[in-house]
Amino acid sequence: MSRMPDGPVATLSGVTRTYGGVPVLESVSIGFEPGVTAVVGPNGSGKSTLLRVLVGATEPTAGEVTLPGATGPKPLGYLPQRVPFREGFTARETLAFYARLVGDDPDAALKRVGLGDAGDRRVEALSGGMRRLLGIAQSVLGDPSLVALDEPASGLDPGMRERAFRAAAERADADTAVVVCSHALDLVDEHADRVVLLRRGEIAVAGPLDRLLDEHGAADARELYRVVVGETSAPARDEGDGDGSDGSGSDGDETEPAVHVTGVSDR
Ligand SMILES: Nc1ncnc2c1ncn2[C@@H]1O[C@H](COP(=O)(O)OP(=O)(O)OP(=O)(O)O)[C@@H](O)[C@H]1O
Repeated sequence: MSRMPDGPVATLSGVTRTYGGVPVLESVSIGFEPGVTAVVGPNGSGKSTLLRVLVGATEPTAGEVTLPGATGPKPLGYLPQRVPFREGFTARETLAFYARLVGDDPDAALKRVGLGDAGDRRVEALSGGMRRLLGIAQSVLGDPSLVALDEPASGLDPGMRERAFRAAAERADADTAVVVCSHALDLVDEHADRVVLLRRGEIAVAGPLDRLLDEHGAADARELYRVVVGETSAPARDEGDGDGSDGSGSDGDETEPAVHVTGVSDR
């Protein structure tokens, strides 16, 4: 857990996103402060869309994204649900390409996520879990102020999922907001400072995890989810399809996000 923040690194103000006229996100206003924020909610509640809008990979239909606290040559880092690495290159070569753009060290980046010994392996020969870790390493190159990770622990074994989440959470400091969408509520308990719970494209509850647990008389994130979403069962421990793959759901729109800065928010 990181120390409490001074102000948001990024904000969404009245963000709506529709597909075919159907709102997937509706009037979402939220500030993402330094520390770890977990975005949770049922399948299809709009978590990935929120992250994509946040990093500029998807344009909002209405509303505004601002990055009042983003600084440096690479303000945003993003791990999409499916990481599109170019085949034929090793893990080190892959990271070196991106690291050179932002003056970072690929070997240090590999070590950060526990892939220090896998640098010479080709990306296509990595397991789904290792790919995901490599994706996390890539997303945090250049020390971005806002790191958005879409299900970093999806489909990973217990050791890997903990490592993936920890590698992500460790990036959070007084100036860095890490936003993680995840079904892994045990890891949310362990690593998140704040939680945003989405329900049908709207924020059902949001705030510091401890406060939300208190307010809803919940013992943990799982119970909070159950109370708020009203489902008889919260998501399983593992957040993915459990087949060791790096997830699915590509819509072919997962390129390097555009930075979309519109000024300092007053939120
Ligand atoms: N590119 C798109 N075109 C059309 N519909 C889309 C697109 N992207 C998302 N949607 C729809 O928006 C809704 C929310 O999707 P999103 O992926 O944001 O949800 P999610 O909460 O991340 O779900 P999950 O937990 O299953 O990953 C879904 O109904 C989805 O079908």
